[in-house]
Amino acid sequence: MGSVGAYGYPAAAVSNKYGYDVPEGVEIRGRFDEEFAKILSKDALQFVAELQREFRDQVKYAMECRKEAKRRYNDGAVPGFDPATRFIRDGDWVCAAVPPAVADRKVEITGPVERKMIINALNSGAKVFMADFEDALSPSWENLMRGQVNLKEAVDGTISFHDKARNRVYKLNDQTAKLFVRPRGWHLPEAHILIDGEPATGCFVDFGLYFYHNYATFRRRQGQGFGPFFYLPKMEHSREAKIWNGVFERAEKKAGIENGSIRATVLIETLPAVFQMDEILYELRDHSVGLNCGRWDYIFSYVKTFQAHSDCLLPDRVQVGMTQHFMKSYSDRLIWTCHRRGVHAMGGMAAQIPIKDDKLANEAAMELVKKDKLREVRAGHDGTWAAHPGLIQICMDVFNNNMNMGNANANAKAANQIESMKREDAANLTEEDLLQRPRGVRSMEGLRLNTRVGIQYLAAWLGGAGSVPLYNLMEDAATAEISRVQNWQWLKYGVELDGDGLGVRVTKELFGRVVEEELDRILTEVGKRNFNTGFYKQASNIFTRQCTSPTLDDFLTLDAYNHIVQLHPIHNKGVISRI
Ligand SMILES: CC(=O)SCCNC(=O)CCNC(=O)[C@H](O)C(C)(C)COP(=O)(O)OP(=O)(O)OC[C@H]1O[C@@H](n2cnc3c(N)ncnc32)[C@H](O)[C@@H]1OP(=O)(O)O
Ligand SMILES: O=CC(=O)O
Ligand SMILES: [Mg+2]
Repeated sequence: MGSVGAYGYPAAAVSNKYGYDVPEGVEIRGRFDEEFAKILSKDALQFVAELQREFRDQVKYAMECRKEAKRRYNDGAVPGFDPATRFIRDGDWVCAAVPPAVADRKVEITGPVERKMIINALNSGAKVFMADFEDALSPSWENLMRGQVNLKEAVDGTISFHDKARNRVYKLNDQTAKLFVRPRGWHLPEAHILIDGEPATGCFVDFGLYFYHNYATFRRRQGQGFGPFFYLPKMEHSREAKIWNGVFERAEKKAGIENGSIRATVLIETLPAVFQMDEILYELRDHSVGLNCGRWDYIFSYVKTFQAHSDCLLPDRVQVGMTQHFMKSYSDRLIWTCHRRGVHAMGGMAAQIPIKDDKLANEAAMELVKKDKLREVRAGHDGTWAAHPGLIQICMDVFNNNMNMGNANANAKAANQIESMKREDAANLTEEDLLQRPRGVRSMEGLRLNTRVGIQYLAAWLGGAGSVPLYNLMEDAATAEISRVQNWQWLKYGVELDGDGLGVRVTKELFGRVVEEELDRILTEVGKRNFNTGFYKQASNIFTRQCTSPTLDDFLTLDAYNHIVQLHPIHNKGVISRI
């Protein structure tokens, strides 16, 4: 990472040669690049600054409310339905009609905003591509800005990539997936852009720059008059959805396009949010295209929410699947809620990816994907996520062949199941159903796998890769969070590893040994050269500190972000450096 300057620390002694042309009150502290400067135009930055100024107090308040809720949960409270918003849950309202361009979302591919992957994803045959600034992206200045450049070319239809080593040129097909963009969550700052002396809110940068440069072309080329389309991550309460709704209205006004043009799918991926699904849709009712089961962050959030509840300890990560009662209840209630309100109920990500060098293992992995997707389509989901182009056809076949089956009145060729799979039975799911502790056992191998995966993921993230294949599974920020918080929880409560008959308790000493042994194993697996040039030691230090910390860090990536920030002296035109 060279001249890493931690966020808030003195900047590296490298200057921006030309400088960004910035509006009043905006400072850019990221490296200057002529391509980035086209994205960081004065007008686009002005728009981001307007969003920041108009909504920053609401964001700060929402983050304070998260802290307050955490205090209550840590004092023994549990999340539940809010009596004050019963009228919304009981009310007979629906969201705005689904835009025709995205009526059919049977399979959505996801991936970071990396050039080759964007082209591959758009060409993959999936109905939608969710381009990710979030779980799948390490939010370095380079990744974020290159991501914006890539997305602009993708929307313009001009994006290409030349793989010189393979002498292969990548271009877009005539028919491509519809683009959704997922900005970062509310909690992540953008340290390279200061607005009125404060780091910008990361998602205002992601949303603002993308919207500003692409809304007109997107609506013409992709959205059939609607759009752009977004995925919104990691919200905990409808007040956070209300802020997004305000942001969308502000953007529509600025662009002079009709209210309701922008559409977004909210990921229900925190435990508190499952009790707010109606309220979230209600706040976004003019801008909604549904909800999605963000299963991995949801599991992470279960541990985080119950961090002070010694009776809510998780079994091994591999045992917390969608058939656990609390996960099934969450997915069923999400389907009922979305279909009642006239929008898509999207499924989630199976973590399996194709296994290239082992036919039998690959077949077994693909069977697991099929089974997961079959469960989703039968439950009533309107579409699902795939992590890899090699999974699109498998998922598509399952959805095409099973959607609306067993419903004599439904059209088997329909684009979705919004009208045909109402799932009224899920209306009766209770708070107890949604909170029920997952069943299973804990094992030494579970502790080891968490550690091995957590360290390797973090090493990749520090090196710039936000999603990686590890042990034949897709790992990203959400799955790595589970490894981290599960280790933290087991250490805090000194749990007994009851799954392997050894009766060992998890202590700091045991964990210290496991870290050392797993680092040795990683060294053997990746080789000395990769180990020495990678960020494994740094990752191990961060991961170990977080797992053994007396209080649980809210996010793995908040601390780790300090290590990827690279500040440069400010040479913005018209702005005097304050560093
Ligand atoms: C919990 C959540 O939030 S889920 C959503 C966030 N997570 C993600 O989006 C993860 C998306 N998936 C990925 O990033 C990747 O599939 C990985 C990192 C897991 C594996 O990637 P690789 O190691 O490159 O896989 P592999 O070598 O099999 O790739 C084969 C080809 O498919 C492409 N590919 C793999 N995954 C994707 C993808 N998601 N989108 C587009 N192209 C992809 C590769 O670029 C490669 O292309 P090429 O043959 O033209 O060179
Ligand atoms: O973002 C998706 C998840 O599962 O987390
Ligand atoms: Mg997530």
